[in-house]
Amino acid sequence: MPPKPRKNKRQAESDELSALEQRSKDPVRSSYHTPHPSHYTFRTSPYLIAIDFQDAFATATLFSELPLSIRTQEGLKRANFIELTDIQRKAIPLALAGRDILGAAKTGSGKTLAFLVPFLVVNGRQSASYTGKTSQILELLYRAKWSQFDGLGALVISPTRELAVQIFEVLKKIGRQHLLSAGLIIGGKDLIIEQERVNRMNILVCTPGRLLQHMDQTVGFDCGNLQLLVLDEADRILDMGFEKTLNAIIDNLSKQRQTLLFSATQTKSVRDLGRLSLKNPEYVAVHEKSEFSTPQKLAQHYLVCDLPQKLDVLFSFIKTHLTCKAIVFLSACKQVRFVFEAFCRLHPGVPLLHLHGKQKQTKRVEIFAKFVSMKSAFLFATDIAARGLDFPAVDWVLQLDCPEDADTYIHRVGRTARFDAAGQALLFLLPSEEEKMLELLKTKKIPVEKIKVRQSKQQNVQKQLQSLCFQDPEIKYLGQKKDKSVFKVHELPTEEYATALGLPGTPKIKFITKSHAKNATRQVPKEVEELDSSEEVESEVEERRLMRKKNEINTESSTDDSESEGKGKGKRQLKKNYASKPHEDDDVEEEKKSKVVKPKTKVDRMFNRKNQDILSVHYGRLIDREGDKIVANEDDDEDNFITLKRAMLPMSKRQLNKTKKERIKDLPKGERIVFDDEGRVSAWQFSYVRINIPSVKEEKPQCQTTNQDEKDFLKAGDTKTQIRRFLQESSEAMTTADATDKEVAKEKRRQKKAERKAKAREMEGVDPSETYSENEENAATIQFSDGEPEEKPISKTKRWFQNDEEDEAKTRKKKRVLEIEQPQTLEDQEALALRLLGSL
Ligand SMILES: Nc1ncnc2c1ncn2[C@@H]1O[C@H](COP(=O)(O)OP(=O)(O)OP(=O)(O)O)[C@@H](O)[C@H]1O
Repeated sequence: MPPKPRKNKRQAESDELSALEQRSKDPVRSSYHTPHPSHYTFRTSPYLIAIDFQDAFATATLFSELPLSIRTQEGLKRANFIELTDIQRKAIPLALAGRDILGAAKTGSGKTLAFLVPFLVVNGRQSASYTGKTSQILELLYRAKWSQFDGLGALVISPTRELAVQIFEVLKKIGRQHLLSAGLIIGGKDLIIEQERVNRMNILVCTPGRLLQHMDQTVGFDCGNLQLLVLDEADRILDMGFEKTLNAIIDNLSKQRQTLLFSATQTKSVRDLGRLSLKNPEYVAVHEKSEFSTPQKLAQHYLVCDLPQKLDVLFSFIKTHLTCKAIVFLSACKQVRFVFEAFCRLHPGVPLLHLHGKQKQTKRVEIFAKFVSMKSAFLFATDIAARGLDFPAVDWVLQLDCPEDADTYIHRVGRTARFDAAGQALLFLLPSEEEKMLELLKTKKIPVEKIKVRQSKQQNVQKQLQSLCFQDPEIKYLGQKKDKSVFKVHELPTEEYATALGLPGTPKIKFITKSHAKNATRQVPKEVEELDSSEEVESEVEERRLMRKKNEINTESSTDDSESEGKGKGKRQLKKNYASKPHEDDDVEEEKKSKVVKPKTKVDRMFNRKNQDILSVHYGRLIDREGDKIVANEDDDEDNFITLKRAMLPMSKRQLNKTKKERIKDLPKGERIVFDDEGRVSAWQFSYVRINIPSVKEEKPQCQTTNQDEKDFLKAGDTKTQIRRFLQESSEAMTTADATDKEVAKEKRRQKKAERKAKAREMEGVDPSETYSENEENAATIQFSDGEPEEKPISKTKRWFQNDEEDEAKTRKKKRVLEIEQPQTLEDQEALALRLLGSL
């Protein structure tokens, strides 16, 4: 009998699953660690069983000690994941037990595997019947042999595309032994290709926007059967920015699912958890008892420097760390582009890269991969690179712009010192930011040390930047779109900073809008100038996120847990401090005064376009004329720049109902004023002075004169007589002038002819002076008639009905030519003479 490999394989799988089931029923006896007496009893309460599971594997150090299928074990081994990290040890057993989890662990501590491994077990038809409820689900999956026809079993949602790509790569690595289909759906990719395949996927890794798009647009895409939902960087996804999208997604998911939330800065807000319908979630936080909330091997520093010196310090840092791999965080896309473009031209001697949300997806992926593979490079980035991204071997994280809060700080610095590596972080603070930022960091248990910049080592690049801005308008433009700095924006030395960047004037800063000021704390002057860093979510969404941040500061949420309260405390403190600054109130007053209108005319719109900032001052001067006034526009809360609008005179209701074209039609036509050669008015007319687009009543006839007034003018007779007289005089003058002109032209022609003839005679050897007069006279008579050149008949093209004979006859008649033979004799000559006489 030949061996039956398939049957044997199936048998082996079945044996393995029974063994795992056995281990799950009696985790202690079948696991490799010392049992606790309580583990021997199988309890019916899912909660207690879950706790047992966590305890049962509390001392496990290797993945192989967990009840995982061989396929998953192999995948992990191949990817070189052998030992468990703290969060993995705690979270995986709980997840296997079917519990909803809130996982919080330091950056780089291995949270990705903590949610991917149980994920695979569930989807790998692991038959471990850990709990009543879970066993049913798992059993169901197992018995139903979960396949592409069962649809989507598990979903991972990530806030950024780059993070989704990274998670998907890890999933591919450890899940390659499984027969499940997994897909990545993120914005910026071909939707149609995704639509063709998405229905066949068992596991999806996605960004919220794209997932919702498929839920809305892809025929047959159904998530009703979903067993497991994972939110990576959950606090960011639960943030206001994603609220609407996430709510819509949740509505499409099965309520019976298991939900896992992971982040380095976890939310435990009851409101958020209620939204996700979490059931008795287990809070797994591995850094709770630790002294600090950032990795131990991360050395954190900050320096205080004035705004104009920031780029000098950064450039000096780069020049002294040429062999390092570093990420430099800035707060907006345009700042990233400005610093990148400018520093590239300064050739610091190390590769420079930049990553921000305004780049195309392909470009972003390319840069991401490039930076991963590089040994030394500086990456300038917005906060899209702040969360979750696992760039290997980053030595330094620099924050050129202060982060918007302590959580963002934690995520940014978390790009270095990952897993068990060491790393360094440096935060640039302005003198005005130091006190408050340090307070926030302290609240979050983040240890930072102050360092000082050695002035002797500092390079000055201000002059080079100035000349770059001078040479390259693009760089100047990028620099001018600056500035989104945090805290005390009014105290920023913007003039000096502009000079340092080589800009002709201070960059414009948009402040929080009036409505924002009302809703949020108007004391914290975080301007929302650019929402560029909100790459994959629309700017509108990002704005709402910022609004929420501000609201958080203002409103004390009774539902928030201790961590959120900590955040709230810090910000409330901030609010207090800012409240005590009188200048903030002045600004709100100023804002009220400077309410502006939307641009009206084409020119206005042109000058208000983004790139026209440079000209706006000049334009302001241009249109700052009498009759113009600043008009308040209640609707335009968004734009607080002052724009001037041409004043409109009052109009009747009927006038107002008419279109602009119709109103112009109604206006009387003006008449032409004719000036003579000396610039005097030779003919006068009445015309109407148009005052913008006024009502007809306002138009008054005025006499247009230049060198005489109306009375003097009327002395010479009434208007009509004067016109007639003028026309007659003009006509006579014209006739005389015409005759003179003709005479002159005739004379000129005569002279030319004479010259030509004289030249011809000279050539023939005759003295031109002797014969000129008589010959010239003859020639003139022959050549011209009435002094005008003889007109040559225009030869017409032959028409279809004319034949050649007719033509010839006509020509002969016209030419009056006598065709004769050459006379030979005297008689012939006499006959010819007679014929000629007869023809005359
Ligand atoms: N068990 C493990 N053994 C070896 N390396 C691991 C293990 N778990 C994770 N790592 C590695 O540690 C690094 C950080 O892991 P991961 O990206 O999951 O961290 P994280 O906690 O999600 O970080 P962040 O909060 O920044 O998102 C990765 O390079 C990963 O390959």
